[in-house]
Amino acid sequence: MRLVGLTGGIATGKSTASTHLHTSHHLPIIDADLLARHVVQPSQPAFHTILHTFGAANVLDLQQTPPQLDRAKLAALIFANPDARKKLNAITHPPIRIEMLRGVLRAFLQGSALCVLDTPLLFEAGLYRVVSCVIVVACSTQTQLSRLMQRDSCTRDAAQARIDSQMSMDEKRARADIVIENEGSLEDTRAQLDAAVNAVMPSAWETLFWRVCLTPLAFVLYGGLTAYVKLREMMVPSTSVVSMEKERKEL
Ligand SMILES: CC(C)(COP(=O)(O)OP(=O)(O)OC[C@H]1O[C@@H](n2cnc3c(N)ncnc32)[C@H](O)[C@@H]1O)[C@@H](O)C(=O)NCCC(=O)NCCS
Ligand SMILES: Nc1ncnc2c1ncn2[C@@H]1O[C@H](COP(=O)(O)OP(=O)(O)OP(=O)(O)O)[C@@H](O)[C@H]1O
Repeated sequence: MRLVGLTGGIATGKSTASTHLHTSHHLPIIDADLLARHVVQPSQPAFHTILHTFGAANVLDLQQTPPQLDRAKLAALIFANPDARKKLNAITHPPIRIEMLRGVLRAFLQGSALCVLDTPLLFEAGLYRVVSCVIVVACSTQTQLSRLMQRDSCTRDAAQARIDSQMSMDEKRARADIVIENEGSLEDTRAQLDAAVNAVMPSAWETLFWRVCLTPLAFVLYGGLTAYVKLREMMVPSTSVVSMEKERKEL
């Protein structure tokens, strides 16, 4: 199986591209943004580390029972403050990587020839090293800014802060193996994606060779990682949720 990294800037069209790759080419997509949401659920260790690091009052949505992370509060905090962003990345990226690896192994064991790692921070987090090809979905800065403001109904300053927190599009373009220009119509973007899939799809022989060589190892690794994740979840003390509730009432 070949692992392809799909990246770009915020709101340049990664999800639009990965939806096409999934629906038209039936490729498994490992979506880092979705995994990032999963690892901060109250049942997960990272949730409690975030509360301890930033303070419950600064990051909780107190309207929900039990309280969940307030993503807007956390976003305001980390996109205005590089140190806070580094801290949040240090908490969330290790469990996200474990979930990504589990996803890749699952795709491999299911016999996929190509698996897509859809991740906005592929370069920033060093994940470009583990993929065999990097596809960058790009558009002009002006288009990126207006798509982001429109999609998230946010101000120009908030949108610009998110864009500035990432590697520049020029650098991402320069480091890409394939650039998808997502400036025009969706049909045009889809045609570029179809050509990219043709270019990176491995032969049936290559897929068979790696399946034969690596299936036992992949089984063991997948089982071990799954057991590790479940154990970590079991070690999240239930008292932690109770004390969070108490904290909520005191706030
Ligand atoms: C800060 C959070 C709570 C904001 O949540 P929100 O629902 O508003 O945004 P969402 O998660 O949908 O992300 C939207 C986009 O923001 C950008 N983004 C998110 N986190 C980061 C970050 N740490 N650094 C730079 N850009 C980021 C990405 O382009 C992403 O596609 C959330 O993004 C988060 O937990 N980020 C830390 C985990 C992370 O690095 N995620 C990125 C994928 S690995
Ligand atoms: N070719 C296009 N023409 C018009 N609108 C587009 C096009 N491509 C994407 N969009 C729109 O731009 C917005 C951002 O696209 P999308 O959500 O796919 O970006 P993203 O890179 O996945 O964003 P994020 O970094 O936040 O995950 C969406 O509202 C989407 O519908």
